[in-house]
Amino acid sequence: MDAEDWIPTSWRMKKAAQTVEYPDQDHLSNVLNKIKSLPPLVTPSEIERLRHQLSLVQRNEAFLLHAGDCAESFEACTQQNISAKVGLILSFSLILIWGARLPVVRIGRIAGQYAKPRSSVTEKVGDREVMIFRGDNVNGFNPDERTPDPERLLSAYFHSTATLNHIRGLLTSGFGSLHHPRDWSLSHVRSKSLKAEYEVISEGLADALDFTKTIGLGSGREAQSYERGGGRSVLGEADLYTSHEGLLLDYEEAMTRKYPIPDSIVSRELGTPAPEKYYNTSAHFLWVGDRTRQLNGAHVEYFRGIRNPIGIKIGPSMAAEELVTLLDVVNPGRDSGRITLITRYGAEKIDSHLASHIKAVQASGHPVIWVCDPMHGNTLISSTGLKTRHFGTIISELTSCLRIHSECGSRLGGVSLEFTGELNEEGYSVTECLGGSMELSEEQLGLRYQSFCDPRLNFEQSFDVAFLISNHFKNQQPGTGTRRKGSEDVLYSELGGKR
Ligand SMILES: O=C[C@H](O)[C@H](O)COP(=O)(O)O
Ligand SMILES: C=C(OP(=O)(O)O)C(=O)O
Ligand SMILES: [Mn+2]
Repeated sequence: MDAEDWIPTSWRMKKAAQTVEYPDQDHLSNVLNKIKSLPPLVTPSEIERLRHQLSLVQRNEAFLLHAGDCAESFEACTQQNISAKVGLILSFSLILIWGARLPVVRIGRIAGQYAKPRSSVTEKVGDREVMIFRGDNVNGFNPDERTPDPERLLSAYFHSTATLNHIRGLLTSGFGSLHHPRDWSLSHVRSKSLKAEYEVISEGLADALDFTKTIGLGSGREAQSYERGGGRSVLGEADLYTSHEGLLLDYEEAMTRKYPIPDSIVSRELGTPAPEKYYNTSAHFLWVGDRTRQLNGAHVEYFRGIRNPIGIKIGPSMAAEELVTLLDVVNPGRDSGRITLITRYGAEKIDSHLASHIKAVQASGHPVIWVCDPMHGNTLISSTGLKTRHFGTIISELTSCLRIHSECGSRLGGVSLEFTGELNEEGYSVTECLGGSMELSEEQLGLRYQSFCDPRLNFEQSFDVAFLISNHFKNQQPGTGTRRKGSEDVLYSELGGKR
């Protein structure tokens, strides 16, 4: 339930962290008025469908994959990039579905993931001190374009629209069909063994689909392709939801609209109006960052009022009691599927924090989905000065996370990753994170480092992670024989020396 005493502008009475100072306030108001008049990007029905699917994740009936760029850029909004990103999300989820035998709810960090919270306000470029890059919807990556420009908010709206339109097009035109899993990414995977492992899944899937057809199951409308009149779900044949960090509250407010709750959610007597709720129509799912989740701050105030399912990033600075108070504020009605806690402590720190967070939430009775973000607590600067993350450290946090959940009688409901299917002009993957089965070294980082903010896993490294998680869940299934190793090191040991 959203709060009765809440309106989309309530946050303006509170202090916002990570604020952007625009030199021309009238210009900002004009742009925001324009955005308010533009159509929504997503609909209440889609948002409610995601809430429902997340309630399944919360009840252990599905797994959540939240993944995509750290920061999307306007320049990377091309057919090739978007297709590669969607392809990677689909194939990653297929690997999980195959191993875990659980439906996967897919939420992309896509179609609006432009704003970045930063650790510093300024940076040194040569001998100049300039404002730090805050994301394409605030200022330019080029050091000469660092003054915040409100027009970028409008540009972000249109780039989000173009991205989403292409995703919707892809997914209603067979690209998202389980009948074509080879179309999603295989050509870009250069590792023979990863390719072979993926082939096993896609062939197994083709067989399974064939078999169900042969025995007369699934011959109804749901088994038909979209072109032959088959059904479609959110955005097309496969559900794929959009998300971004709800950082720029001016923009989020402008995209917040009041709508009746769709009829299928509330039953009402004929002639009585449906209750209305505030939906953020810029994305299906929004999250509040680790740097902006202050209990009494503007972001929490904004987030408590929207009907969308929300994520909350949690790092080592979160106190267990504060977490429970925060949950009371953003989910007083204790709705299932509303809150996803995305933990990101770092491989070294997870042992000191996660268990106490889980226990406090368990004691409070709040329904939450626990998701592991093994990226944001594990960033380091390489010897060549590039921001990077080590594949082994990422897996180490993920492994500890699985172990701690199991020790606490809890369950990891999903993962949140920064990855990309983006390729350079010759078709090679980016080189931003170290290690993985391709054993990317420090010297190779500079080859194709394309990220505007944090380092992302590339195609091959993402497949490595997908297979590790998938195998982990496969080994946990009843009837798959004894678990090969203690759950604490199942993932890590699979890496065999490839740290
Ligand atoms: O994506 C997350 C943050 O924006 C990012 O990690 C901050 O990076 P910084 O420490 O370089 O500002
Ligand atoms: C800013 C991010 O994360 P965090 O708030 O956890 O640092 C992010 O997910 O890109
Ligand atoms: Mn990031």
